[in-house]
Amino acid sequence: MTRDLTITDVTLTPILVADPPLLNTAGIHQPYTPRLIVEVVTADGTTGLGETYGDTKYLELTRPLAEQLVGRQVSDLNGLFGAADEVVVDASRVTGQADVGGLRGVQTADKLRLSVVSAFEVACLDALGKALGLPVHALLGGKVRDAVEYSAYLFYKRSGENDTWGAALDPAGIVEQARAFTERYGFTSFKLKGGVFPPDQEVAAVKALAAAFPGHPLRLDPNGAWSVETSLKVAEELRDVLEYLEDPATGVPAMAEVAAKSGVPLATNMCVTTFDEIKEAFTQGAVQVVLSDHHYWGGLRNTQQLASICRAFGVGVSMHSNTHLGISLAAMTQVAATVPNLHHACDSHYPWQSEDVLTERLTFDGGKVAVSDAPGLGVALDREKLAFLHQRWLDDDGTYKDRDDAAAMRLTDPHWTTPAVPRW
Ligand SMILES: O=C([O-])C(=O)C[C@H](O)[C@@H](O)C(=O)[O-]
Ligand SMILES: [Mg+2]
Repeated sequence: MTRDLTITDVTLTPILVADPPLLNTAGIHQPYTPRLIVEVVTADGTTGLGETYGDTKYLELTRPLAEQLVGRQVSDLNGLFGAADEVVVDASRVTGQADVGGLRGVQTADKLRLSVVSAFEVACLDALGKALGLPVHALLGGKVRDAVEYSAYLFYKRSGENDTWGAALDPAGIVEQARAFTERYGFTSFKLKGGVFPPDQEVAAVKALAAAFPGHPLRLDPNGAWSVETSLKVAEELRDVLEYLEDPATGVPAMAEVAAKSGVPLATNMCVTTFDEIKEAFTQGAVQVVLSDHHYWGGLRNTQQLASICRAFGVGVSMHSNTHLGISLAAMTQVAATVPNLHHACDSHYPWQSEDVLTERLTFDGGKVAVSDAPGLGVALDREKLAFLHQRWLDDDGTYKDRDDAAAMRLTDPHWTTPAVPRW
């Protein structure tokens, strides 16, 4: 029987998801962060799920794109990207704008479009997989591993309401947090979000982790907050314990200088976040590992393309993560399963998210997420949970609809502004 996979409906549901008070160089996470859940429905009644950033500038691009999808085949992914190219981005959304204090790298109209289209691509792949009885990884060429490894994403943090983690503001607190991550999820590699305290305090925290977990892969990521000189000092202090240093300094020339002088591998989710940025960064030797974020790279197939380019240049590849729910974790896991040259544990914020829109949360076993062989992404939407989180979004007066870590910080530190870089 031939199935009718024409898209007949696209539903967009913005939500606000609880997030603990995690610190980064820009400020602190809001108590609620915006996400967007996309559902694509086909004529034969199959529904596909996708998820992406939910801030206003993304939401305003989703409606025109959704309208263009109705009547297309769910398998027409190339057509989907063509349609996304036509979506007009208001210049004020990109001119002189930094995304979340610059944490996500350059802000361009294309990147905004790709962050939106990625959710539609994932939803179409989910629907197509369900219709064909195939997992998404099969649509992407097949899995090369049965489980995908993730790292514990450690943060300096304050204590929050309904938060079982407690504060972590010094080396002992970070080690305690790392122990909780290993006990709860079995992670064996650790990334510390830095750029929060003066570098010597963060060096001490990484050394404390190295002493507590000898031989385990460690990373430190100050989101470009350091000068070249500071980066070189930190690299020298930590060279024997780091798997890589992530975005120590801002911009390709600074990263290239740190890489050349330190010899410590550098990873990035800031200076290479678009295909256009690859050539300069790779030819200058600025990065040794690119952390793909399938949202802003434009989906799962673009992530595979990025991985192929990295392989051609002898550059490693892994995955970046922002606050996200289970749909995105399932999508990350499906694509990561297909990338032969993925040799570093991927980042995921998921353990920090106490809420989800799925009937069953995804689980980490030994720090890994099993690659689902169920049709599509292998996840199911819990409509009550979705409605609850959407109602929170509707009830919000605008305070949390756009993630702003500096504004969240000002609630307790009224004079806070996003620090200029280099901060140290
Ligand atoms: O690896 C990274 O740079 C990030 O995950 C950026 C994020 O925005 C992270 O710093 C955060 O959520 O605080
Ligand atoms: Mg990073």
